[in-house]
Amino acid sequence: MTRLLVYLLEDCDEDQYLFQKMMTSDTQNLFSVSVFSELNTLDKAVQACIPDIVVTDLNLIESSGLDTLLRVQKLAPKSAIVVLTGKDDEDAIKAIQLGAQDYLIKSELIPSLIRRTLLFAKERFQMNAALKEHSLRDQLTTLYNRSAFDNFLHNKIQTFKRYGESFGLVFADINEFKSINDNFGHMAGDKILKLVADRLAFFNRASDFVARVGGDEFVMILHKVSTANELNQFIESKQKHLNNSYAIKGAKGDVVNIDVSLSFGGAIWGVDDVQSAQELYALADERMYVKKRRNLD
Ligand SMILES: Nc1nc2c(ncn2[C@@H]2O[C@H](COP(=O)(O)OP(=O)(O)OP(=O)(O)O)[C@@H](O)[C@H]2O)c(=O)[nH]1
Repeated sequence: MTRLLVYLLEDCDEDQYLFQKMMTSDTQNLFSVSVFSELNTLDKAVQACIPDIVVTDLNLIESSGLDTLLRVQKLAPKSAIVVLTGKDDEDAIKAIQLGAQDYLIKSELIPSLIRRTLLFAKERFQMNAALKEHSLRDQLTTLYNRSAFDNFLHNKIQTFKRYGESFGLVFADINEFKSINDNFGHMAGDKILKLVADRLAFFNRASDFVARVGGDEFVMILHKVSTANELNQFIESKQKHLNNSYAIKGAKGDVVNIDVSLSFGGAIWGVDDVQSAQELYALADERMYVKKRRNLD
């Protein structure tokens, strides 16, 4: 079993020594520990190699109490966090409420307790991360869901406010999807939704974001798009790859070919005259509907 990487953030020499002594006497040799006295050296180490667990004292010279925890969480979002505290006080409980996986009391440290606490903290962190990821996914297609999209869009708008990075939002809706369900059955409809989702995700840059936001409705957020021309080129290439005949297995094991087409509409944050996420979404949706009416007329 590979050893778990543990970073200890502690600026008191005695406490550093005590913790390391406990860890090295751990007979199972489960952990590899590196010690840091300051947040910025911890930050550099995390960027170089993400630890499984960060054990942090809350009261450092440069930061105190729960503020330390929030800063550690920000710089090590992919690591379990265990708080090292002087006493079993309110801060330790609040740390758990704020998302730390567990806490250790300095005066009660013994190797077996540390071992158990760190191993459980890692398991708990991984389970929570899996649950969180699951809650952001659409179960049928495994694309992101509406709630993940709302968060992502919110963050993109915040990034624009800080760095001025415009981005595109593209709305896509399958044409007359109801008739696919009606003619070929709901299961066939599900298969088409999955195939469309796969193609939408496959023909994207890895950095772009794709979500299913309704029955047959999808959205994509495209990084660093700033002109209508770029947006249109993207939509044209999507149309080319998606508007097609899809072969699926029918109820009797036969192959059924189903013609599928989608209508697309897009808008650009930072270029189009919109002031909120809702307005951007509504504009892309409206443009998609204009195209849909034209396609279906
Ligand atoms: N198979 C399947 N059908 C779904 C799912 N979710 C929603 N639907 C169906 O998708 C259909 C969407 O119908 P409409 O909103 O009328 O859209 P449409 O038929 O594509 O019509 P236009 O948008 O005008 O082209 C409805 O019949 C829903 O029952 C799903 O998860 N699986």
